[in-house]
Amino acid sequence: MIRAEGLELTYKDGTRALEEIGLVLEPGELVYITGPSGSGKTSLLKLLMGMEFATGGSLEVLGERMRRGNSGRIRKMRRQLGPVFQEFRLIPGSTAMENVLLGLRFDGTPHGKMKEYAEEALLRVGLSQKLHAKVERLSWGERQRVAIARAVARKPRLILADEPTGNLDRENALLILELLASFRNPETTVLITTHATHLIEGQETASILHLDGGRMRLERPVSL
Ligand SMILES: Nc1ncnc2c1ncn2[C@@H]1O[C@H](COP(=O)(O)OP(=O)(O)OP(=O)(O)O)[C@@H](O)[C@H]1O
Repeated sequence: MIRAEGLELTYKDGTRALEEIGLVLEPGELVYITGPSGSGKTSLLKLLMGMEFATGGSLEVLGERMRRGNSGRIRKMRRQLGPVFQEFRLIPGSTAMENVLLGLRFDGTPHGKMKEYAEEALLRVGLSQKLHAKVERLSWGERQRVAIARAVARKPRLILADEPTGNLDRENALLILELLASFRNPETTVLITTHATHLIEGQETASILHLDGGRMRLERPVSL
């Protein structure tokens, strides 16, 4: 599902964000990437999503080599990704339903299925009462749920969530992590970055990877 070897990312201004990252993730894993601010968590997700390209080493995501020359195939592969961005990236002035539908429009979902998929996803995240509410009328936790619904509506094989609990209190943060983890299944891997290590302590069946200064170490191995 994900294979990285000697992965490096140095930004154009010379910042070394990631160094010597080695990573193998299989279908069905639940993985947390922890680490302090600036340790490279978002940078790693950007590489996995094809929003940046590595400056060293190799990376394969869902069978595709993540390098510049492969952008056509990467674009197709991205339809199987469910990204949840740190800042949500919802469309202001639009409803929860419209936001999820928009996410489906560009990823090859058959037109006749779009509404069904969007409703199903919004129900799954507990927003059945808010389908037609404009996003700016929603609480932060609800907005996060819309962002998750948009990511999962296409039934992705890899869910990538960047700091999904950032704006939430402890109780809501735990609910959001539980919700994201619930999408893990034998075909679907869920990868979540968080600096809130105290929230994931009780997770028995997850892998925890720790980034520090762009380098990675395994905190706890997988026990599926
Ligand atoms: N576009 C960019 N250009 C140059 N440097 C960048 C860029 N994006 C991130 N960085 C730098 O790369 C390093 C890793 O940043 P990154 O955003 O990946 O960390 P993070 O662990 O996600 O942090 P946070 O928890 O604060 O979101 C930091 O030193 C950051 O300043």
